[in-house]
Amino acid sequence: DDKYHEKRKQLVELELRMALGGNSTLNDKENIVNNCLMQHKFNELDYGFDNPDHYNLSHHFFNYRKQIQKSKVYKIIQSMPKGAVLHVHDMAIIGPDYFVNLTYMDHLYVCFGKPIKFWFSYTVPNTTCDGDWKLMKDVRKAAANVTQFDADLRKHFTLVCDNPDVVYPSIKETWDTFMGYFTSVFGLLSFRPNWEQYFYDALKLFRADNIMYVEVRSILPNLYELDGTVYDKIITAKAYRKAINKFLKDYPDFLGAKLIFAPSRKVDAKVLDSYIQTARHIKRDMPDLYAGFDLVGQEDLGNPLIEFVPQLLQAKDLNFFFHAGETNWFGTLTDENLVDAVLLGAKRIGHGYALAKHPALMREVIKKDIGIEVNVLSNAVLSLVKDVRNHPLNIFLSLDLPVVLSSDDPGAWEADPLSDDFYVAFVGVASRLADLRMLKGLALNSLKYSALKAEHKVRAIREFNSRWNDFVNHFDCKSY
Ligand SMILES: O=c1[nH]cnc2c1ncn2[C@@H]1O[C@H](CO)[C@@H](O)[C@H]1O
Ligand SMILES: [Zn+2]
Repeated sequence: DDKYHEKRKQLVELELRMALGGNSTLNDKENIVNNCLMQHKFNELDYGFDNPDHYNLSHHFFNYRKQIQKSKVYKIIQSMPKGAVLHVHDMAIIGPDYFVNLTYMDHLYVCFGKPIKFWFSYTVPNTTCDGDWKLMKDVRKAAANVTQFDADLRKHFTLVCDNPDVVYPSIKETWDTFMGYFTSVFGLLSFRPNWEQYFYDALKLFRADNIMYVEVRSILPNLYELDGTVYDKIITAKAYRKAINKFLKDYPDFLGAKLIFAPSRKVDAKVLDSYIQTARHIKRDMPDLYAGFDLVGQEDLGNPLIEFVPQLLQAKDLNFFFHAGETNWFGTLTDENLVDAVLLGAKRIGHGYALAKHPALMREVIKKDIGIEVNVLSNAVLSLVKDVRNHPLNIFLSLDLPVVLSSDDPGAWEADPLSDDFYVAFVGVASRLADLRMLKGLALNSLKYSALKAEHKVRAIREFNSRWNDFVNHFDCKSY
């Protein structure tokens, strides 16, 4: 009997040690933070366990999004240094109010098609739209109630709604709406002055969320001017470099940002070839900006990597960060994108949601030390998983896979740059017993698996540790 309990205890402890962060130890100050954190975490979870009908995290994110703000665990996570964001998309970082503001700019035209479109121009745009282009200023002036008009406009810049389970019955509806979102913001953002300002403002948001470094994925749209001038993608990359340099001048405590060129996977071999040329060009001319190459878009509907393998094998110098395994279709070519991502030498994998079904690939991921960029809220909003307790991240964490938490498109679902994802992963996905060591481990992973050059990485980790110590030393449980 005693022996049974001893064995049982050993197994429980063994698994906790095997998990991400489970082998690390906390100093005295960190233990004080941890006691506070875990007390609040237990309160929240045990309330949910006793009242499963009121457990927020089992419902749709849109239904509890605002209530997260009240959580003490959330507040601690928000004020904690979290390292880097390594998986986020160019046009979906800042929330909808930002776009409503942009619609007040001069020379903006609007077309109320499905989806709604915008374009800046001195004269009526010749951009295609199923409807008429009208001057935004005139349309707003004609509106009976401008507040209502702007509230209606705002709905085009977010996926958030009051009844998500009705509006989004399947992945088809979520992705259709999601693609509509990108079409709607495209004209607002690819206007050259706005592109630079948007990323500058996005960096501000990251910094405010206690993030010190960012790797952004971009399709690199061709930017345009009021007179109709259209630039090539190199100019878009340069706009990023300009925005980053300006930001670093204004906020020297920020570590920087890099670019992953991530165009659509729904293209033919010839177009892919032009993308590869562009990537080579950027890598050669802007080596400090360039981090790598990816292919994006709804994975089930795009081309599987296997179709491009001959071309991609010739382009391994580009550094791959492929989206792969963002699917529920086990055993399909989409699912097998994970195989190709591994074989093509990807430095990290975007999502890797389907990875838990592939034991040999998990072994490869460990052996090759490939970072898995997990985006829990994205997977929930984009219809892969309903109840986050079923997200495979819990398996990845238990196995201590090289996980990096990220937020994918936080602006499109009105989430924080990272804190909401961290909170949901920590409380909703990870073990009840996972503690501050896991949070610290996740933050450290985000730097370890970044594309920073070796010496910059060392510096980044040193800087993180110093900020972490500041956070721990100034921590006061009563202030949360
Ligand atoms: O979760 C994702 N998986 C795949 N592609 C995505 C995801 N989020 C955004 N994009 C893609 O990124 C482009 C903008 O940079 C969007 O057009 C969208 O297709
Ligand atoms: Zn993504």
